[in-house]
Amino acid sequence: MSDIAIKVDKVSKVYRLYDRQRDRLKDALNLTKKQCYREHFALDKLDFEIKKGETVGIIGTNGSGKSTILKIITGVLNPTDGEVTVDGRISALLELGAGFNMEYTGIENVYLNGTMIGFTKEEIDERLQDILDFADIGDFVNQPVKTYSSGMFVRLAFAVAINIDPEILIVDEALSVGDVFFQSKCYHKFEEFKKMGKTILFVSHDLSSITKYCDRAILLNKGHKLFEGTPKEAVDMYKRVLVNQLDDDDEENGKTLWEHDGGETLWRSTLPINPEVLEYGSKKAEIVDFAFVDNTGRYSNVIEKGSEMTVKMKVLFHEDIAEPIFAFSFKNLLGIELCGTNTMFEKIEITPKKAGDVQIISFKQKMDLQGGEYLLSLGCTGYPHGEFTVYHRLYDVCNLTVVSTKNTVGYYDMNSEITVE
Ligand SMILES: Nc1ncnc2c1ncn2[C@@H]1O[C@H](COP(=O)(O)OP(=O)(O)OP(=O)(O)O)[C@@H](O)[C@H]1O
Repeated sequence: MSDIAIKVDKVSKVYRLYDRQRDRLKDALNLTKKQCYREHFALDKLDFEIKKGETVGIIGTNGSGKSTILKIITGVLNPTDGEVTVDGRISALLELGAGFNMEYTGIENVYLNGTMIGFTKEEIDERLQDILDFADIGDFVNQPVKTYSSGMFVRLAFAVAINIDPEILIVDEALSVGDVFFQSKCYHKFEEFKKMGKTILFVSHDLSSITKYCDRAILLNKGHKLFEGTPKEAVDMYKRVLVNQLDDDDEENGKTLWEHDGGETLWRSTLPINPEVLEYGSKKAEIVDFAFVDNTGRYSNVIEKGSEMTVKMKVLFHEDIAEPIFAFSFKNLLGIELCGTNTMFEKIEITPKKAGDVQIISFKQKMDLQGGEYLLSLGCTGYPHGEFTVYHRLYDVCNLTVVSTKNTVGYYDMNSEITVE
């Protein structure tokens, strides 16, 4: 028996894109000899192999083809070209709702899913308690699943997927819907699975989980495999893809927020700008540019935990300001302000500014926040005539991803030195 669980051999998936609905109809009915569509390669001659017992992550930007390849592997979609060979019983957690009947109760859906995979009623009976215990959604199991919240849904779907003895587990992003406790329970299950020598293939935008749980990672970009190797290298490469992509998309990406682009390449073009940024202040001084710089000097909003990083901002003064204060802070996604500082707290002397001056401020520090997503806020303020004044503030202007390969408790890592005597 071979040691390959999944073999993807030159797989392409081509969609036909029609400008007009009637072209689609004509094409479907074979009424036209002219090509009335454009071909869109969701996947283009994709090749990879997953060995039995490996945990492999697939990463890539939106639309890079991650879901498409998982659907082809699980048989939900057919490839246009190429071949997929699977050796082992697959259990898949794809889009929420796939494989569930909304009118059935939770328990009925457990039986529906189990039989679809080939289990007898008795075999499902044996596993039912484990499934219900893992899902832990109480009496809701007797309600139709259409009444479930997305969190409950993913609990039940995951409980079914892992308790039916799969040899290969395929998970597409679904876990991000569950609460953190359930996520951690699922990741524990992943570890158990790994120990049992089962194969796991999962797609996630959570780069920390990829580095923590995967033996290998595959980076997709526009339907191609851009990289395959250690998770750390793949995440590193992904950071570069994000930067380049955002350069391409710059026109749509935030340029309209400020007027002072001046035709030069902006640092912030390396960042995904929050379209709902809260911006206010008199703008007598204006934050015209900003970025994160990682420990290699690269502009990136993906930073490794424990590494040195810099928050950099450029301020243009429209009026004379005697004592400006520059500030930054990070919030978590719940809106809790976690840390930050300003040039006044740090007792940094700033010389008086004249209209037309430009000041660049860099805050350099070690990134010890836990792995996860954070939001950056920036500010330029002051106390002219003793009164607190906001010149320019940008709240939650962009996100920062902290990638971590080590778990600790809470918001940040104290980097405890441990002695055992
Ligand atoms: N039914 C469809 N018709 C036309 N194009 C499609 C269809 N389904 C997917 N695509 C295209 O195929 C490409 C790959 O899509 P896919 O959903 O696999 O990306 P993804 O990497 O999973 O993205 P995301 O991270 O947003 O889920 C995209 O360009 C998408 O627009």
